[in-house]
Amino acid sequence: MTIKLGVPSKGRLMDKTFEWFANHGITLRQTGAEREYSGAVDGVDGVELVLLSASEIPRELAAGRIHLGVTGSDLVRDKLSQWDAKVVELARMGFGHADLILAVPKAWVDVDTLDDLDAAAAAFRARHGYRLRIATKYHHLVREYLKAHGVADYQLVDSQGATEGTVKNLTAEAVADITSTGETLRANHLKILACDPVHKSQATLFKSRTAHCTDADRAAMSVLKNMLQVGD
Ligand SMILES: Nc1ncnc2c1ncn2[C@@H]1O[C@H](COP(=O)(O)OP(=O)(O)OP(=O)(O)O)[C@@H](O)[C@H]1O
Ligand SMILES: O=P(O)(O)OC[C@H]1O[C@H](OP(=O)(O)OP(=O)(O)O)[C@H](O)[C@@H]1O
Repeated sequence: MTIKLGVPSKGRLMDKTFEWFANHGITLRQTGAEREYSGAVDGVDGVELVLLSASEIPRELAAGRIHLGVTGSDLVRDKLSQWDAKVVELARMGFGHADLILAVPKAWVDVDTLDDLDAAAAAFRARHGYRLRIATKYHHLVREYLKAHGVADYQLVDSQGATEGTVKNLTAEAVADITSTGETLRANHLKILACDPVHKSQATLFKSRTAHCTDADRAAMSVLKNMLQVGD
């Protein structure tokens, strides 16, 4: 057996994850062609690299199919109910920072806070006969947040990408999405509500609580954790 380490297979998180491990003396590398999803680990024995979609890493950790995984803290919290019973946060990695926020059209001059949104949602339902639509892929986190803040008169509509475009396309009135520079929101004439973000995300190294380990795996895990200077 080997320790399986799941890492995002492309994009912004993959490159920075490789850098982060390199800074700890461990080389992660893609083997084969640029888009081939196979990899290798140098610098520590008994660890295997598995390249996966960032959004699938939480599920693979929870199922115990990988022992360690790097992904956004937002994705783990959204995709795993009672996430901390299934995975342990070993290290916040200091990149991939993004805030999950709520945003409404800039033209809604009377809506700046969650209380305003609540009032606008009630008025919207009275006027249109259906609930104000909030487009998001973060269903679980957004529902919990709005419930905790007493906003009820809304419906979530699923958007797996280009979420800020849903308002212009008239498939939603508001959005809950990740932002880092704010450029996509500005370009789509949206403004962030003045309230705490739903979640402040960053790339995080997680350990599965369920993945099976042999004695050799436990030894490899211990060496790896020492090199990464993490404990759990
Ligand atoms: N603009 C951004 N800046 C920084 N981090 C971001 C940004 N957008 C998304 N992220 C973070 O990147 C992580 C992965 O998001 P992304 O949408 O790239 O993954 P994905 O859609 O699962 O990838 P894949 O297409 O492989 O399924 C999330 O944790 C998210 O918080
Ligand atoms: O604040 P900004 O720097 O403008 O970044 C925010 C955008 O980045 C992400 O989208 P991504 O690029 O992953 O594309 P997607 O919409 O297809 O998910 C996110 O969903 C926002 O749309």
